[in-house]
Amino acid sequence: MNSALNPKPPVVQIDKLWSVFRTNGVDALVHKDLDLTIEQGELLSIVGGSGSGKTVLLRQILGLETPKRGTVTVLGRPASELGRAGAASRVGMLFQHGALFSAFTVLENIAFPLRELHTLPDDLVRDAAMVKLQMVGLDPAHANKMPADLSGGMIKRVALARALIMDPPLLLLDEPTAGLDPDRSDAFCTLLRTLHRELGLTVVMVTHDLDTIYEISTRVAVVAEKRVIANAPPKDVIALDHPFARQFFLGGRGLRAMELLRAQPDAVYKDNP
Ligand SMILES: Nc1ncnc2c1ncn2[C@@H]1O[C@H](COP(=O)(O)OP(=O)(O)OP(=O)(O)O)[C@@H](O)[C@H]1O
Repeated sequence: MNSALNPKPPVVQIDKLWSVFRTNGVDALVHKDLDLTIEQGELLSIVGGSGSGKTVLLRQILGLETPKRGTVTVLGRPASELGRAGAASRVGMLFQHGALFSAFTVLENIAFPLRELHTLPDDLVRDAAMVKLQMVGLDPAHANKMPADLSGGMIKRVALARALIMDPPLLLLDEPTAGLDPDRSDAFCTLLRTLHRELGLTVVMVTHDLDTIYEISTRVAVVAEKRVIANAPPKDVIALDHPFARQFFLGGRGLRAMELLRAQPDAVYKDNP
């Protein structure tokens, strides 16, 4: 590739990926020849049916799974190298069931990845964690609370602050708004959109939440038939002639979400951009 013509290489480049799990001597093929390119600054939503391999795809990007075939390149290096110390400075991850450490305070939870590196004195680690606490919209008064004293929305925000503690350029989120009521879900989306814009982050999230998709995604990748069958702006993906896309985007829930979003002046999704 000519770097003079393309000064910003993709943040994630997946080529011909095969993901296979062997259970009781039987191989289950989850991805077959899956290609996906994620450019810098995108806010990409990954959608697909249950069991289609969305979480496995995030785990491949994180280097937590080993491709059977194909390559996964993240920030110019094989994803398998991310497992090494300092990975949190390259990719932040908010797991779907990523609980906080119940015996640690909010601030200790946020500081954990940085403290583990043993490279900074305690007071600097603490200051960095306080900055992130406020960055995710939480009052400093919450710093010494225990996770059991927090609401669901606050727990997500603390987990997000922990994922961002080392200023990674790439943030992965698995179902970030699952389990939140509509108001908290909206507030979390607004926060994500602000962080994406102000920190210049590349964000990749798995979600089933159509409001979130229309409100903040710059692109939507559809996983079906063991590969990415579309990777395009929301307005193009909803027109996809595929059974999953028709059911997901044009079913009752999908049409309601679209109507609501049409009424919002600052939504990313528009019929006529
Ligand atoms: N460690 C594993 N061992 C065996 N099979 C696995 C493993 N991890 C995932 N799978 C299988 O891979 C398939 C894809 O799983 P994945 O969790 O990525 O689906 P998903 O698209 O995220 O689904 P959902 O929307 O329901 O969360 C499933 O059939 C799952 O059972």
